[in-house]
Amino acid sequence: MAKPISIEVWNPSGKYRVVSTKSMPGTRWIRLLTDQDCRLEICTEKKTILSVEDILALIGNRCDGVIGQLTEDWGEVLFSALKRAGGSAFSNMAVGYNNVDVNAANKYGIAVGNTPGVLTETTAELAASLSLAAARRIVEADQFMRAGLYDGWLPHLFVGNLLKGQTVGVIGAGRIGSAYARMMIEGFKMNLIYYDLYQATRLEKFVTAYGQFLKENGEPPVTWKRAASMEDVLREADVISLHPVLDKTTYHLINKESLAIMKKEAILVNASRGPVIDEAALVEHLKANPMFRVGLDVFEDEPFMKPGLAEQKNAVVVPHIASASKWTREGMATLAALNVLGKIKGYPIWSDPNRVEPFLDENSPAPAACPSIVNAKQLGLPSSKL
Ligand SMILES: NC(=O)c1ccc[n+]([C@@H]2O[C@H](COP(=O)([O-])OP(=O)(O)OC[C@H]3O[C@@H](n4cnc5c(N)ncnc54)[C@H](O)[C@@H]3O)[C@@H](O)[C@H]2O)c1
Ligand SMILES: O=C(O)[C@H](O)CO
Repeated sequence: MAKPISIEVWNPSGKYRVVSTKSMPGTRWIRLLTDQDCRLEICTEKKTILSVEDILALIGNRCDGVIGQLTEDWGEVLFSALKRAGGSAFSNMAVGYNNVDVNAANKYGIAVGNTPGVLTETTAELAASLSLAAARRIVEADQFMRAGLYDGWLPHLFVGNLLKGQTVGVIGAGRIGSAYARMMIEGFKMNLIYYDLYQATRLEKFVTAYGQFLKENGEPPVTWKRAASMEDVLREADVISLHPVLDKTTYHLINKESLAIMKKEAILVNASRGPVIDEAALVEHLKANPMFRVGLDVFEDEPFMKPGLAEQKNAVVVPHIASASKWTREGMATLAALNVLGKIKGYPIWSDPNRVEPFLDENSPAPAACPSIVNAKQLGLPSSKL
């Protein structure tokens, strides 16, 4: 028998039972569920990562839908249990859903939601912060200062890299990769080289127009190039930021061989998923190339770092906080709750998952639609006319 698990209950007499495996920021998501006849149970267990057994206990014998987290393993066991409990909806509170076996969800007719649109700029801003922190050695310099080692200005003290006029490389120029590219181009007048399976037409148009603007104002124009291969980006760029989805094609995309073709003084940033980089190979590369610097938000074996990484001064490391702005996290909670609620209520699927403002507007009721269901087509769910 599953062990008991601690929960907090909202609207105990609600008709639909919805479980959230974590407390989430804000209260609007709670109101949206309880106002629409949901009994909401929020797991209050102290441990950060819940096991499959913990979540089985939360699902219990009757459950209409679950809001879950990217740290959880949503596969055959959980989707079959949710189906047996009468459920039809699951939503990750995240845009990435590499922790979800969508085929298993399809098998049991469970809708899988995610939360694009609300975290694009926030995540890109953190990638830009890591780029700057690595380029200008902010963390090393901060530690030096706090250790009381500063005894006066010196010409060689913490010399780093100038970004202006250098080349920024983006691998995976989707929503976040494109937003990051724009920040680096507009903010620091960098040239762009990118690699993606698809053409980033809007990004290309933006760089062309901005380059034209600079030229008309007597400044050197910025330029863009779509690379034929990822290797071209690695060879040419001074700062490279990784923004692809994690799947079989991107696992260990950056490995010993690809690191070896990057410039010795390049900066590598990862705010996508840890396994996109072979982290053990990266540690060796950082040791051998002290001028090569990285900014990492994600790690191969989260919450752990590979041995040796923490000791490298040329690495800036933060704990998977790229989407952690108040507005974004509250928005993610709202979108995840509305995905589950919408499916339970039989609402259609919002036609453009990137147009999320109508769901986030506090002053008007949320549209009667599921904001983003990744397997809508496979389940034959209808599209909203709104
Ligand atoms: N660190 C964080 O907190 C955080 C926050 C948000 C998103 N993410 C991660 O970022 C990822 C990207 O999010 P997004 O909203 O920009 O998604 P997106 O789907 O808009 O963009 C992903 C891009 O990767 C490209 N791609 C896929 N396979 C590729 C390959 N083999 N080589 C090159 N490009 C490839 C796609 O064509 C697409 O353009 C998410 O899947 C998630 O894993 C992390
Ligand atoms: O995929 C995501 O959304 C992130 O990793 C958390 O914001």
